[in-house]
Amino acid sequence: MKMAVIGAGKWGQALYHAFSQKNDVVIHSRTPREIENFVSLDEALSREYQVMAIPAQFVRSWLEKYFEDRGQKILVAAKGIETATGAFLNDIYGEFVPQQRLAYISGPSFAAEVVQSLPTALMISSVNLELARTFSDALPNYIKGYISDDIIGAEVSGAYKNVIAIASGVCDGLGLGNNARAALISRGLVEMTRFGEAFGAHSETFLSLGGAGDLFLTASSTLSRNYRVGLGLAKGKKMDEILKELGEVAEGVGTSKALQKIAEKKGIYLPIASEVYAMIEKGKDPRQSVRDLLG
Ligand SMILES: NC(=O)C1=CN([C@@H]2O[C@H](COP(=O)(O)OP(=O)(O)OC[C@H]3O[C@@H](n4cnc5c(N)ncnc54)[C@H](OP(=O)(O)O)[C@@H]3O)[C@@H](O)[C@H]2O)C=CC1
Ligand SMILES: O=C(CO)COP(=O)(O)O
Repeated sequence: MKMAVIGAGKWGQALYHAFSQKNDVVIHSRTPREIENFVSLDEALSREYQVMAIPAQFVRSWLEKYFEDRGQKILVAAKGIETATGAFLNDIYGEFVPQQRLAYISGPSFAAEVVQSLPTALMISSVNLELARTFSDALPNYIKGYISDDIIGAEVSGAYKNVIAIASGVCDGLGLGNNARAALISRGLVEMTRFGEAFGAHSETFLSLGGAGDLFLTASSTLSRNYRVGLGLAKGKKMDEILKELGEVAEGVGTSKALQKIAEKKGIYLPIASEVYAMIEKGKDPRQSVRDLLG
């Protein structure tokens, strides 16, 4: 297949590496990079299949400024909920392209391991299962693809797990132990399922690769940027210092703000997400958050 990856951050470059195993792939990003097959925006948009690895909080502005609908089929690779509006990525991309031409990739996948061609399993979700299968078949032999039609469940789980990962980093940063982390992750899974069901997601999706799989991975490893945000919060660091040190996107920060807005508006009980929001936005003492969660 003729493909283009747009967004040459860690994940875009990892997906470029992966899809290049079996396909003719080019890559584009706002900032030019010394990457083989780095092309102009026009060349990238001319490709029939696009992989969009632009971070969630920048998707709308990028589409409004640069996107031209030339009938492309699009695989959305970001994980997050838009802070300003509470919109999911399928809402935003759906304003520009019919859902029949949109698919969403999710699941346990650190870019650092995908670029090493280490074994990985991912979910590709779409209302158009034939399109999901097309993208799955384009994956390299070291990535096993699973298909789903639950785009809401896939999106919610991919976004929400980043917020639970922040909480898990706080837990480990405070040295609360393995029992505490296991309890937090388990209750986090319940919480994200509750949230997803409020939007019509299928509960079983949260036990899939994109749900429990990605949650377990991200909430248990310093490879996760979101987990490292939690470590920083536990050490009493301020958010601007944490993000400067990180130097990369941590989608859970913006998503936690979006979740707080949605929870207040729809009256959904999100105890862990609301404590993450309080630590990030209000500088709440992580130890007090733990006490409140145990209360
Ligand atoms: N890293 C990982 O392991 C994984 C990440 N993801 C998801 O992929 C998405 C991208 O993350 P990742 O690549 O890791 O992030 P990075 O921080 O590595 O890169 C983000 C990239 O976004 C681009 N960018 C920044 N600001 C803007 C903007 N205003 N408009 C358009 N592009 C912008 C930058 O490229 P430029 O300056 O060229 O525009 C930058 O390189 C996130 O949603 C993340 O959750 C999913 C699975 C794994
Ligand atoms: O989504 C990811 C792994 O599946 C990457 O997680 P982080 O964004 O926390 O690094």
